[in-house]
Amino acid sequence: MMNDPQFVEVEGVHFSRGEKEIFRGVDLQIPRGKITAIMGPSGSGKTTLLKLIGGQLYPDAGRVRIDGHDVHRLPRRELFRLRRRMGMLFQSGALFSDLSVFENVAFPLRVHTDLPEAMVRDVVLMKLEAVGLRGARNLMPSELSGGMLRRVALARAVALDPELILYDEPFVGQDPISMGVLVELIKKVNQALGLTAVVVSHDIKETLSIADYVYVISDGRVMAHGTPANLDVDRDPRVSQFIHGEPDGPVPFHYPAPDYYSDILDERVGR
Ligand SMILES: Nc1ncnc2c1ncn2[C@@H]1O[C@H](COP(=O)(O)OP(=O)(O)OP(=O)(O)O)[C@@H](O)[C@H]1O
Repeated sequence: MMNDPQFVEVEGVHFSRGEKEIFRGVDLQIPRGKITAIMGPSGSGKTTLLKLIGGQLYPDAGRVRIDGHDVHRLPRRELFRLRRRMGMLFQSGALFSDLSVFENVAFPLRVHTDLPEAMVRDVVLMKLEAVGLRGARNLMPSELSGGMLRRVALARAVALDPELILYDEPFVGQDPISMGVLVELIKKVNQALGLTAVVVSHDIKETLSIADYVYVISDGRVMAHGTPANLDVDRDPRVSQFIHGEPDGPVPFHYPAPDYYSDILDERVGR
């Protein structure tokens, strides 16, 4: 297992929410030590896929293996143990507003380890140094910019030295400068820690600049995959529409909706 070049394997995953079929057979492989991007139109299920990988959601069919373990067949204890090997940086993963920067990063160490205080301090300072915020350790989250908050969250996500890190929209809402800082940081942290990373993002240019490999999902399946260079020259119009950010093309912009005209009429008659 240790020698398997794939750290995460998703095989034939099907997943629905009520009537809505989100995945109808997704297969993908996340190689060890690399940055893999998962891209796709809004609502295509990228966040859902991360939750399936993290074991927060269960597939209707198919399986997800992490380092050889079938995530959804693990007993609870084993799943928790596996989760400790994963860091997650979710869009909603805000810092604790009543804890200082230092205590936010220390939090997972205090919950999951029995490290003595001196060691907690060393680890926290090391992680904060890695994101360039050692000097900000006594500040409260309300005193930080959006980009700094994201960097503290990154330090916290790697506090327990995960082997796998899942990033959900790490660049969202950032100005171009802090976006650039985050891009560099994700790359640097990945190289320094030898992490396996999965990045879900809408920010095509930034994501392609750090990804070793890219999967584009659409319509419940993998629509294309390859290195950023391969995808850049892909002639499939759906792929090129997506990669080059063209608003009009084969992939619809609208979420499926009833006909606009009848929708408006319905509203008038009070439905
Ligand atoms: N808790 C939920 N209950 C019901 N449906 C949900 C829930 N979360 C997401 N969905 C639906 O599942 C589909 C996939 O959502 P998901 O958030 O995974 O997409 P996404 O590709 O990450 O989208 P975006 O890029 O817009 O964030 C969407 O149609 C969404 O409406």
